[in-house]
Amino acid sequence: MTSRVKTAMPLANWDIFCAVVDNYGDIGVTWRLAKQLTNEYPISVTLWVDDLTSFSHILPSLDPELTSQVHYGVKINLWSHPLPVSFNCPDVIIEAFACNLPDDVVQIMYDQHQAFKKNLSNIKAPVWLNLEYLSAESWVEGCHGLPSMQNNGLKKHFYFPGFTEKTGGLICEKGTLDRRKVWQSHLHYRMQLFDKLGLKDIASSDTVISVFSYETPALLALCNLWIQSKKPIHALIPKGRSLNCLQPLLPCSIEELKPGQQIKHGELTLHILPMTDQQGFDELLWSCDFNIVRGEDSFLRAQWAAKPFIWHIYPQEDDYHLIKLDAFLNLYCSDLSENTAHFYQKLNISFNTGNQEDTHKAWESLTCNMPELNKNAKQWPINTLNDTDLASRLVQFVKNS
Ligand SMILES: Cc1cn([C@H]2C[C@H](O)[C@@H](COP(=O)(O)OP(=O)(O)O[C@H]3O[C@@H](C)[C@H](O)[C@@H](O)[C@H]3O)O2)c(=O)[nH]c1=O
Repeated sequence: MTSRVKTAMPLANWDIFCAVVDNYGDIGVTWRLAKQLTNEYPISVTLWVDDLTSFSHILPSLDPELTSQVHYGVKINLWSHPLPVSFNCPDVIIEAFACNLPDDVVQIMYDQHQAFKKNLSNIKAPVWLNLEYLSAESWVEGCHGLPSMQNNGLKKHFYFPGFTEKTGGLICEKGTLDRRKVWQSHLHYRMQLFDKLGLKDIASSDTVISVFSYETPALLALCNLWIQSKKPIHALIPKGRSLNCLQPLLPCSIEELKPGQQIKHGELTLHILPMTDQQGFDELLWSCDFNIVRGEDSFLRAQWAAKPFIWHIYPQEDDYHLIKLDAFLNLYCSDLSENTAHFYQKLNISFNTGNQEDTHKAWESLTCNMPELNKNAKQWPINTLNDTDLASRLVQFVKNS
């Protein structure tokens, strides 16, 4: 029998598989993670994506016609059936959001596992992880890291992002909070960005609100309220789903709107935004006084922006998303006064349920609590990250597997 030389696994090659369900969230999260692992660790990442056209909206330099290309040091391969580029078994394989790896990939992993078991090779099967959606619910702690034995003898682990120490953490690149702090301490960065985005007539004392939501009548209620504000308000809205519920305020169809276009009603100016890359989107959130965000990735980035925000959570069957929203709000509001917490929760819940009257009332009630909300928003990222982001916990998890 040949003796097996056990070498320490270098764990240097990681593959991430991402299926774009709809919107930009799945690709948004995996793209951030791929970039961060490449930049901050001696890891070479290949990201397999089944919809390069959607991806190109948040990575404008991507060519959707190419089956393989490199951006920011990450190899990006088209995931079609069969795979158009050969698959080399990596050290770590991540299937994002239970996207189900291709059968031939699983077969290659299985073959490697068998060869190792039979002493024909000293290379183990890759560490196989399923990266789950983010939730602040308490059950996440109990499920994070659990193994799941597959029928073919391979082992897959569930990796749950989360807000507490016993979860997989939150994606946040090293230095993000410092970069944001510098940005926010120099007003000219904000004004330069608005200029670059083609946004005109925004005075430095005006209130600026970014809007990246799904459809909800509550957004129209807020806009109608902002129209009657005592000082100018600018709502910055990319061409997309938020606009579907603002049709009564638009001069033309959504298709005809152009980035840079302004629509003025009373004290409110709606600005149509161009889509930017993720760095540009972060800078936008850092530059606004208030952000309306959605899904998973923009929701986290609004937290790192240290500004108050509304979270329009991705709707799920049987209103399950409202339970997830509630779990997050309970954490986020734990250091707020009872009054501010009450109206902030009401604002988020009524925005998500589309209750116009409650959204209107909650916004008005919060106006004088904004300093407290701002203070909480500044402290929240520091407390929540507690020096351990998702990538560093993930690398540690893999090393211990
Ligand atoms: C507006 C804008 C967004 N973005 C990026 C930021 C994020 O990475 C991404 C948007 O992703 P999210 O905020 O998560 O929202 P989303 O609604 O696009 O994605 C959703 O997709 C569903 C399938 C998932 O189940 C949800 O959990 C959620 O992730 O787009 C840019 O890079 N530039 C832009 O100009």
